[in-house]
Amino acid sequence: MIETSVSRHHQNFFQVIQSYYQLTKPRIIPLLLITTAASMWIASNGKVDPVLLVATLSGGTFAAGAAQTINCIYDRDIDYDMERTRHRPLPSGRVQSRDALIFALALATISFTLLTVFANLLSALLAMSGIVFYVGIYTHLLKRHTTQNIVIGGAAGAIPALVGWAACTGSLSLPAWVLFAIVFLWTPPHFWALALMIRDDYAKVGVPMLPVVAGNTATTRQIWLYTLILIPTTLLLVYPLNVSGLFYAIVALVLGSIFIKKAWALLHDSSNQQQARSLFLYSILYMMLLSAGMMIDSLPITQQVTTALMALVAQ
Ligand code: HEM
Ligand SMILES: CC(C)=CCC/C(C)=C/CC/C(C)=C/COP(=O)(O)OP(=O)(O)O
Repeated sequence: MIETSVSRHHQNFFQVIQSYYQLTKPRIIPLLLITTAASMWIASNGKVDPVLLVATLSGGTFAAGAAQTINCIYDRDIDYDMERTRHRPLPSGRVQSRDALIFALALATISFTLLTVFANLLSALLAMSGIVFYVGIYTHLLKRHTTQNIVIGGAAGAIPALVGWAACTGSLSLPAWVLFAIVFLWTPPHFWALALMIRDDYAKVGVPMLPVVAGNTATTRQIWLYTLILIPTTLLLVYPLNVSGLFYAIVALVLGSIFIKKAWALLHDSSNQQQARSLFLYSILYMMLLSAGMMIDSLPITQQVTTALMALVAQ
């Protein structure tokens, strides 16, 4: 606490900027943007308007920053008690809650304006609903009360894919909902793999994360189930939806096989921290590469090459 009062009064300009930046939990945002971008590429058949792209990704960044900042305000009590989070700007006293709230409202306003002006109202409303869902449903209603917190709450993290689709088309068609489902089903393996490693931290503050309440075996079983549903879901874009082609199909199958292999290994050695860590890190790489696969697949050049290749094989 001594550190708290000292640090609040002795921050230079750069440190203040840095504190506000940290409130947005910036390390997670790039992956949210990659899923948004992948959605935009598929929605516009590989030909995304650059202005719309920059505006939508900026709007998404500001919305995610606002959501994370409000989450930081709400969770400042437990963040102070957990090793991993106690150096965040609020629990360490570098930023006050009131200032953080003003910052979050400013970010949300900028996001809403950017998306409404450069994209459309639907994408702006979706981004705002992402903030409301993450804060109201996940952080407030679920996080401290149920082991299913991140399953339902994970829907917030899947909203950026909808924002991207809406920004390009002004509507939400079936492929958009499949993209939503991909991120939604990916979230439990992503988070529970991590939760297996930092179980004790959550136990200490009474957050009922699945490994804390149900144990490692039950958690790895759930991870396995979600992985098994996730991989076929990624292929729905190829069949029956036909919005992605051969290149993406191969990428999704290869990446999916590795995911299944790692989840299987963890299932049979559920207390192995190394295995859990490996799956967690892979989950991030997986989502990056899968999204990159979607984008490359949607490019006109890729479509031409695969069509030519298939014609050759068919001869
Ligand atoms: C309710 C859903 C989710 C929960 C509870 C969750 C939780 C976490 C936690 C606790 C970390 C560790 C961060 C740290 O060390 O401070 C993490 C890391 C990460 N998460 Fe998630 N996550 C969720 C969904 C997502 C989604 C939807 C994405 C993006 C599509 C995402 C992307 C990432 C990335 C990129 C990292 C690594 C950040 C780093 O380099 O430290 N997460 N997640
Ligand atoms: C369109 C839009 C604005 C979407 C917002 C989506 C969003 C911010 C998703 C973030 C998901 C996430 C990383 C949760 C961290 O959980 P936690 O708060 O339990 O993590 P912690 O234990 O590190 O605090």
